Amino acid sequence: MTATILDGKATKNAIYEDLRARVAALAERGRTPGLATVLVGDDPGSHAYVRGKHNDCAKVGITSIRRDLPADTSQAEVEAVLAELNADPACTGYIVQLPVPDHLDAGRLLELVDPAKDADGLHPINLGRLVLGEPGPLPCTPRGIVELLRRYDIPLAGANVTVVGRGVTVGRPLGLLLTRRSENATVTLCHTGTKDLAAEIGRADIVVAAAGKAHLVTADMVKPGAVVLDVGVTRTEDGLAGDVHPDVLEVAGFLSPNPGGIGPMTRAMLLTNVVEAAERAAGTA
Ligand SMILES: Nc1nc(=O)c2c([nH]1)NC[C@@H]1CN(c3ccc(C(=O)N[C@@H](CCC(=O)O)C(=O)O)cc3)C=[N+]21
Repeated sequence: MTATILDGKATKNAIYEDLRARVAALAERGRTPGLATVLVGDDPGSHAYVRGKHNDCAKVGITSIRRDLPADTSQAEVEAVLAELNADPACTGYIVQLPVPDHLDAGRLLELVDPAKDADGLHPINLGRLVLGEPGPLPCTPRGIVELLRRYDIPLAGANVTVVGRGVTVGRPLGLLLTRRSENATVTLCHTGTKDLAAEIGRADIVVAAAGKAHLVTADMVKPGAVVLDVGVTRTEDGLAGDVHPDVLEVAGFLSPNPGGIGPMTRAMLLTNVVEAAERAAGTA
């Protein structure tokens, strides 16, 4: 048996068809959305991701604004750029690309983003809204995971979902999203302190691997027919490696690969957050 591939790239393109029309409607009213990225330093991976986001903006008609800053930019200088973006009406949403260099206080930067322009859904106020079940922008990767499953008609209600990784951008908010009444999944959140990872993965209907550890999830751990989402990625000597071992393809019922899975969905949800915020601001949502 070979798993059915959950194609994040094709799904992203389908989402962009819909967004293109919504952006055109906003543009007609003089409300073209604008996404800005703040990128500090010269990490090649981060540059590639940011490039992808701007290419996507061009595809759907969103104005893109780039603020690329040298690696030695001071905390005060980055904060000044955020203040500018908060005040700029052409920028309706923006992100601070993570990770930032060590001398910067990432938490402080995320707090300075205007919550109404928080395209990543990572401002403490918006994370608080998620905890409280109030409307607001949702973190892009968790939202992309839920959206990909929905579009493939994979049911979440009552499903046992094992999430591996408790990071602030994926694991933790994903647990919150999946346990809302509207999703109604039962979530086990695993991390480095988990006693028996293989057992937690083995009883899951859906496994989300987001630990950033190459080939952490192996075929022997996965229940035959389970849905497996490979979210983590690591640079190794042999190139990029996902958190899921390639052999899992033979055991799983559905597999979201890396690349080609949740990465493109993350970008699609970033643009969706920007369009939704612009619609809210224009009073059309
Ligand atoms: N503030 C912030 N927000 C983020 O959303 C954010 C971040 N920082 N820092 C880094 C991670 C990583 N991330 C990815 C997005 C898309 C792909 C993606 O589209 N990957 C393609 C392959 C690469 C490509 O085609 O360029 C794929 O998986 O098929 C990957 C990784 C967002 N992140």
